[in-house]
Amino acid sequence: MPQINIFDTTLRDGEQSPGVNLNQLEKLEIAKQLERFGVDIMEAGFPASSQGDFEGVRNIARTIKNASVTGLARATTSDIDIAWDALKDAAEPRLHIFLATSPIHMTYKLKKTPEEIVQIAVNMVRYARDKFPHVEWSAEDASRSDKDFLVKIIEKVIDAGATVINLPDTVGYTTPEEYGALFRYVRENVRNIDQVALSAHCHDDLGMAVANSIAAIQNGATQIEGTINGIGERAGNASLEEVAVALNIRHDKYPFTTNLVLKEIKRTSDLVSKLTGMAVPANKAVVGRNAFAHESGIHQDGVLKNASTYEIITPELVGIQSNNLVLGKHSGRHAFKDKIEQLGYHLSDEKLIEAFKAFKLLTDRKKEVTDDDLFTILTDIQTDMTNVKKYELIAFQVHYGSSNLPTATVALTTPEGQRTETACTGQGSVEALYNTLEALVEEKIHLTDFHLSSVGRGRDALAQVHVKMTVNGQEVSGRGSAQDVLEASVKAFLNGVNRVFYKHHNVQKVESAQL
Ligand SMILES: CC(=O)SCCNC(=O)CCNC(=O)[C@H](O)C(C)(C)COP(=O)(O)OP(=O)(O)OC[C@H]1O[C@@H](n2cnc3c(N)ncnc32)[C@H](O)[C@@H]1OP(=O)(O)O
Ligand SMILES: CC(C)C(=O)C(=O)O
Ligand SMILES: [Mg+2]
Repeated sequence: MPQINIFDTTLRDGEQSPGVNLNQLEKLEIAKQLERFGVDIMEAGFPASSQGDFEGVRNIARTIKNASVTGLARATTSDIDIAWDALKDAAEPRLHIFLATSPIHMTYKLKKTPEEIVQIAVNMVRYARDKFPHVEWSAEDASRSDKDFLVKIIEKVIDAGATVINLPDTVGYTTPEEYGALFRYVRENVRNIDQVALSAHCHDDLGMAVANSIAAIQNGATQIEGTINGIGERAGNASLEEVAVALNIRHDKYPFTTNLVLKEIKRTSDLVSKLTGMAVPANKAVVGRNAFAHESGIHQDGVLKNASTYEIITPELVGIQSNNLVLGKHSGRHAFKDKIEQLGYHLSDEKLIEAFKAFKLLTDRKKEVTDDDLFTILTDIQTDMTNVKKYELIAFQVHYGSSNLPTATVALTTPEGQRTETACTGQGSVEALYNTLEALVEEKIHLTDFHLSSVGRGRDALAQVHVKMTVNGQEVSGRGSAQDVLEASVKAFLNGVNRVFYKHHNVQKVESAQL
């Protein structure tokens, strides 16, 4: 069966989702999980767009060995040079250059004639091929471009050395029939198309990103681009887990394989959701909480008699275990280490001790510790901003009663190591806490979003809080989990504030390394 290459852009297009702001530790955790998931190529960022993106891409390029790592660049020599600096240490460095080809984009955004666009594309691909063994060229807004212009520019770009041609539906405008026809047209009319991989990149503005990706595969695409949970610019990108499972379940209609390890889907989806703060809707295909739940009597009756009556995908296929009860109060270090390795985590000795302590604390407070709980503890520890001077919580207390004004007292250590404490009131417990925290930290904070969810089910489930805020004018997100809702709220607030110190710490590290 022909193989489809999977190009994941969760860390680039996915990170373009409004409000998503991953730090380097979080990007690296996602990259390692994408490697376990088996993606062929991962787009780690847009190195020229910021120092943080540059660092993130470089870290990932130096760490990931079993996937090709790529970064995005505009069609300029400076973007390409910066991308090369970030990617040159990768096991298989790859560049992704984009340049728009639609009349709308060429005229209004780029202010260039079609002839100038051809010349720039050719020159930049040639320039990039002097450095990179693999260069993907994307005709941005291909689905609204003139087909014959596309044929002309693609032929020249391939002659200039492009190894992959991508035809994005940048604004999610196309339909499966149209997009399929575009791929067929390019396959049939571009003289040298067989020398390159042909890629599809779909957005979900009209809810057709996955259907369009499949139509592209049926008409000659050999690579699909998308993101985990379908996150991305505006309505998002094609959801890779949906494409992968559709190909698997309907292999009768779509006889194609991928290198994806389907049982890593749930874990990858959970990680991306937790670290980005973008909750997966309960009814989302493949990974939503209700995707395998059977509610109505007739369905339940059918499933009990034979699961295939109403279940076309098994939970096990995508890595959802029906009984994920794990270790308990009396489990020891060896069993714990064994379990977390099964979950795919490889912790340093120091982090292992920290994780074991957190696990033991949890077993004192929670009857049953599940894989979901362990995943939460381990992800928090792996992405903890250690070695950075930051605010640390010493203790807090909240007085709440339905007829009293809620009051919170908080004690913190400042980044300079001083103890500070105060008390404030608010309309509710969380507001009282956040007013107190705002009074304690020197930074100017403006909270813009607060989201509370539970990890798994049950009255003793862990609480998870995601916040969005500006800290001295910089937009950041924060997250915290704990068994108590208020503790998780405090952790999320401090996690958001401390991101600014983490960013500053990394910029200083880069500057001193460059001296
Ligand atoms: C479809 C996509 O997803 S494209 C990727 C989108 N991702 C991003 O934009 C990442 C975040 N972006 C950024 O941080 C910033 O926009 C930067 C750092 C990349 C550029 O910032 P600035 O230099 O301030 O430029 P700004 O964003 O205002 O404008 C973009 C410029 O790039 C030009 N440009 C856009 N696409 C391309 C391209 N493919 N090749 C060359 N130039 C391009 C625009 O025409 C504009 O140029 P102009 O200033 O001559 O008019
Ligand atoms: C950079 C390109 C490939 C893109 O994201 C798009 O066109 O949607
Ligand atoms: Mg895109």
